[in-house]
Parts: sequence; C-alpha cells; structure tokens
Amino acid sequence: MASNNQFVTFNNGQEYPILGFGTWKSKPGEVEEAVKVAIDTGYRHFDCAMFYGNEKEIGDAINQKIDEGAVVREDLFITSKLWNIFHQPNIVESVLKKTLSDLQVEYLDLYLIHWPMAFKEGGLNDDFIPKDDDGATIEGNGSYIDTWKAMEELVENGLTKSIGVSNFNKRQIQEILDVATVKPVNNQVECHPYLTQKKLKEFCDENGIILTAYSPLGSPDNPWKKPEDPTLLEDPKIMEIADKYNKTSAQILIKYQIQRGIMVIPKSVTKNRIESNFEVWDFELEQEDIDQIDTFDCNGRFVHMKGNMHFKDYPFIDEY
Ligand SMILES: NC(=O)C1=CN([C@@H]2O[C@H](COP(=O)(O)OP(=O)(O)OC[C@H]3O[C@@H](n4cnc5c(N)ncnc54)[C@H](OP(=O)(O)O)[C@@H]3O)[C@@H](O)[C@H]2O)C=CC1
Ligand SMILES: CC(=O)C(C)=O
Repeated sequence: MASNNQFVTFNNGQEYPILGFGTWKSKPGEVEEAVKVAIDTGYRHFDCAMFYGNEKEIGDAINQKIDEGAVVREDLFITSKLWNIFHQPNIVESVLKKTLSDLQVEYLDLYLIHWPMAFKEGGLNDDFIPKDDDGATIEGNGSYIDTWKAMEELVENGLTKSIGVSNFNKRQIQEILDVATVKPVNNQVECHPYLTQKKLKEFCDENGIILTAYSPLGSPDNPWKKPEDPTLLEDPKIMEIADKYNKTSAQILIKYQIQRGIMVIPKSVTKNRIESNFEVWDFELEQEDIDQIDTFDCNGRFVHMKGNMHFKDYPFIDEY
C-alpha cells in the first residue's frame, strides 16, 4: 500500500509524502495504536509537535514497527514543531533534542517554528501556555528571525533534514526569506474549503515553499469549536460531490488538497477512518469540482488563537 504514496519535492531536493497523519488531540493511550495502524495502512509521514504531549507514545509506536521489520527509519518522514515558549535561540537545539529523545529517532525530517508569536520564555518543565493572574497568556520577547537563525544550525548539525514554519503570514515569511541562508521548505497552515489559502499558496509557490493543510477535515474535535460552527464533513455541497465519486466527504477533502499540490495531514484515532482516509489514490476530482470547492471559501478559521490577537506577531491580522 505504501507504494501508492505520492511525493512532493522541497526546495532543497528532499521528497516528502503528500499525505501525512495528524496527531493533535490523539491521547496517550490511543495514539500508539493509531500510529501503528497508520504505518500498517501505508502512511509514512507523521505530523507531531511537543505541544501535543504525545511524542513519547508516537515514538514507542514507530520503534515497535521498526523492531518488527515493518519499516526502517529511512522510510518514515517525521515532522515536529518548536513551541512558542522556546523561541530564544540558545534553547532551540536542546528542545529539539528532547523531541528526538521522545520520538526515539536520531534526526527529524522536518522541524517547524510552530507559531510566529512568542509566549513568555520557559524551559522544558514550564507551562506551555504561561498565564498571568487574570488567566491571559503572557507574551514573550522572542523574535522569529533570531529563532530562524538557530533553526538553520539544526540543519547544519544534521539534527533535521529540513526546516520550515507554521501559521506564518506572507509578510512574516518574506522577513525570513530576507535573512535566510537555509530557506524554509514548508509553511503549515489551516486549509480546507472554508479557508482555501489561495493567495498564500500563490506567494509560497512563487518562493518555492510547499504548503501543508492542517485541520483539512474542519477539525470537528477542536476544543474551541462552538455548537453554531459549521461541520465541514457534513456540508451538503461536499456530500454531493462525495456521492458523485462514490467516496466519503473526508476522502474528497483530502484529495482536494492533494490535487492542489498541498501536503495534507488528517488526524484520526479510529481504525476504519485511518484506513479510508488513505484510500484516495484510485480517483481524480474533475477540475470543475475543484473550482466549485474553491468557491466555498469564507475565511472560515477553526484554529484562530484569538486570545493572542494583541501580540505583536499574531499572524491572522494581515489579509494573508
Ligand atoms: N501547526 C498547527 O498549528 C496545527 C497543526 N495541526 C495538525 O493537523 C492535524 C489535523 O488537524 P486536526 O485539527 O486534528 O483536524 P482534522 O481536520 O484532521 O479532523 C480530525 C477530526 O476528524 C475526525 N475524522 C477523521 N477522519 C474522519 C472520517 N473519515 N470521517 C469522519 N470523521 C473523521 C477525527 O475523529 P477520530 O480521531 O475520533 O477518528 C477527528 O475528530 C492535527 O492533528 C495536527 O497534526 C492541527 C492544528 C494546528
Ligand atoms: C493544534 C496546534 O498545533 C496548535 C493549537 O498550535
């Protein structure tokens, strides 16, 4: 099944599977089994983050599969992300080394700055969301430009093959490009039919940066979801297209991104969903259906971190 994988090529020549496996909200206790099922299904690209609190269990799953001979390390493409309290350059390498130790691997394939905005600086044992007495997140002094310079050293030291960013807007990416000696290969952002990221994609295409679509199914288990929020997977217009191809809504949402050349990382801890989300290689959406899905854009964001809107590097004030 793994042979069905389709790859993108980064600006540094590294190839990466276009379809990956999300792990946010996958609890310790369930994520280990989910990752093992995913590897058996054929997924080779795993999207992780220290913030998700489950890298140790993901590492256990990966290593069990390596030990039993199902895969070798070189078959896998593992992404992780540097959290917002770790922007100070002198701590970046030790934070990555903690992720490597939890994932039980010698190197990452892709390491991202998780958000452009910095929270109050902390260490590995500190709260990931530092709060003041009123319960508001405390902003930090970090600058993503300085952080980027420390990220470049990780590539030079062989700790990660590629580096990139996540949740960065056009202006913030341009600032990185202006100083980079190692170019970002990837910007991971929320992306689905309600937020197609057309303009950001055009800018990234022009600069050789591949987008990854997070929350591609509309993140129905998102902790900030309100009852009145639309459920993308049940959108009648998506369901109609799914019926036309005899596919599920999830498969249409995943294939939509693949045909746009966008990496896509749906999350599931449910065996039959993990499997069916990977069964997207035997059909092609017609261009008229892709064009129609493009028209569903309504700047609909599920992961907005609105509580941090006043931070100097909050990314979602700019148009894109
Ligand atoms: N860089 C960043 O800041 C961010 C990165 N991410 C990354 O992107 C990944 C995906 O995004 P996420 O927000 O988790 O949301 P998704 O859009 O992937 O949706 C996940 C939800 O959809 C359900 N689901 C999965 N497959 C199906 C299916 N075939 N039919 C019906 N329901 C289904 C899952 O349920 P169940 O698990 O119960 O099966 C879960 O509730 C994350 O896990 C994370 O790795 C996400 C947000 C922010
Ligand atoms: C889910 C995630 O990656 C966030 C909120 O940063």
